[in-house]
Amino acid sequence: MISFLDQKRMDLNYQYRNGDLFVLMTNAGKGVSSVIWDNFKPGSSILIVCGTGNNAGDGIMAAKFLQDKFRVSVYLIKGKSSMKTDMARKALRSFKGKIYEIDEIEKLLEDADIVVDSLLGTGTNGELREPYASVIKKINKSGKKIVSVDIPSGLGTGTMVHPDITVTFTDIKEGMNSSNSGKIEIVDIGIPDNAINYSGPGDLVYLNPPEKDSHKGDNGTLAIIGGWSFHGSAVISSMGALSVGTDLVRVYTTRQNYNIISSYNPEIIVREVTPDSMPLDEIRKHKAILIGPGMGISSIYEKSILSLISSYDGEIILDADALKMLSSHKNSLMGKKITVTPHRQEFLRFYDEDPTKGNAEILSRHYGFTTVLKGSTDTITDGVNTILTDGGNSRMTMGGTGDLLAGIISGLISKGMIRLRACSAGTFVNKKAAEISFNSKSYFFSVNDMIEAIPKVMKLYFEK
Ligand SMILES: NC(=O)C1=CN([C@@H]2O[C@H](COP(=O)(O)OP(=O)(O)OC[C@H]3O[C@@H](n4cnc5c(N)ncnc54)[C@H](O)[C@@H]3O)[C@@H](O)[C@H]2O)[C@@H](O)CC1
Ligand SMILES: [K+]
Repeated sequence: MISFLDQKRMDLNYQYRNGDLFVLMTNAGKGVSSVIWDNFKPGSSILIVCGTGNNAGDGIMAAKFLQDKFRVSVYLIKGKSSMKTDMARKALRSFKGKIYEIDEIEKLLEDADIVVDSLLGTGTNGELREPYASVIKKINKSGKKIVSVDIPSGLGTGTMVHPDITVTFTDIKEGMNSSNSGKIEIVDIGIPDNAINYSGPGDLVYLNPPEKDSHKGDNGTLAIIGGWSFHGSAVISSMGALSVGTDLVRVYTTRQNYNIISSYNPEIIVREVTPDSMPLDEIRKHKAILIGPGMGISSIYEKSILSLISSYDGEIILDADALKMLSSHKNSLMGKKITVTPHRQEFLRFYDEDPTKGNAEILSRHYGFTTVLKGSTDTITDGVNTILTDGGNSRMTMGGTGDLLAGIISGLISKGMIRLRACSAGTFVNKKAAEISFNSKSYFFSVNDMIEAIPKVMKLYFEK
């Protein structure tokens, strides 16, 4: 089952790695045409009813492949000039048959034996606007055989096409069943592994932009427990979280490092704690808690961290020293919402197994954690789904890049992204920031350069 957002992710990641979607659109068109060949008499008259996006493009490509054996016409609900995507325009340019625009739908429906519904696909957004709703009602009333492309148009809204057959691509889409979609034919359009199992810009589709009337704190609140031994790590994690748009970041640190962290950046709120007496009520109000950056290890810390975790129901991210400290407490963390971000040695110490993809999957499934095993390729897994993040460069071995990643991921989780998605998007953004920094400073860029690059990466790839 694929959601509309999953499909958008795949499209964007496919384009990022493989170029435009025309090959997939061509395969989609072929898939639709072969289902029609299998189900209907040659010579029948087919009307392809198209919207303005790539769903329309799929329908137009199907029209091309159907022309040999059927009488085919294409109807464009908003006309040629309203085609919204390059791929749909390219499909239209390649079609050399009859095209009708805007007004003539009743007559065309009367003359057709089969209607192909390529009005709206997974790009559908909100309740249907005109003329879509009226045209869909006319199609349903026509009494003709209806074949929907990818999804019945209007699925999930108040008005939808009621097809005899739906030809859907890759996998069934969320909300489809045989009572609303007719017979469902799944067609493999050849989406490669790199668009499904690797992260990319598409992983940011799961991040919502701030609502217009949202208030301070609605877009992420993060508590960072750390900087007790190394102030810099807590600062870098804070900057990672702030640079992906987290509303509030509070660092809970010791008296000794309070002033240093406070003076670094006025956007970081700093609270002074003693490790054995933390203001648990205040800390628990945050949507997520990142524990570990620059924290240090001691048995005094261990007790207070365990009591914080056991009394908190929100999202917890464990990095660095927290992983070392809690390796013998994994069973007591089960049932909590835990993300762990170890590098190879930390993985070995925390899970007591070799740092491999297979072990990350097995152990994440066993404990119910989401794991980011960091490396030249990061492995992100919740034990059910696994995503790999490649890219970046070897300058990322410098100190601080892990703190930065933990901050980015924690920020995204605190903003409401689900763990696996926050981790795949976060690892992509972190590596991309390193690539941009490398382009300007070669092997001599710093973590500060990456911090500066993160908002640029977010702006470049965040599509809403
Ligand atoms: N990865 C894949 O599986 C592929 C998917 N493709 C097709 O691409 C489709 C998605 O294409 P797009 O993202 O271009 O989107 P759609 O083709 O679903 O249409 C989006 C357009 O419809 C309009 N629209 C959206 N919501 C509306 C509403 N409520 N009322 C009126 N108009 C509305 C908007 O103007 C928008 O431009 C898929 O369903 C599939 O058919 C293929 O072309 C290629 C590969
Ligand atoms: K459709």
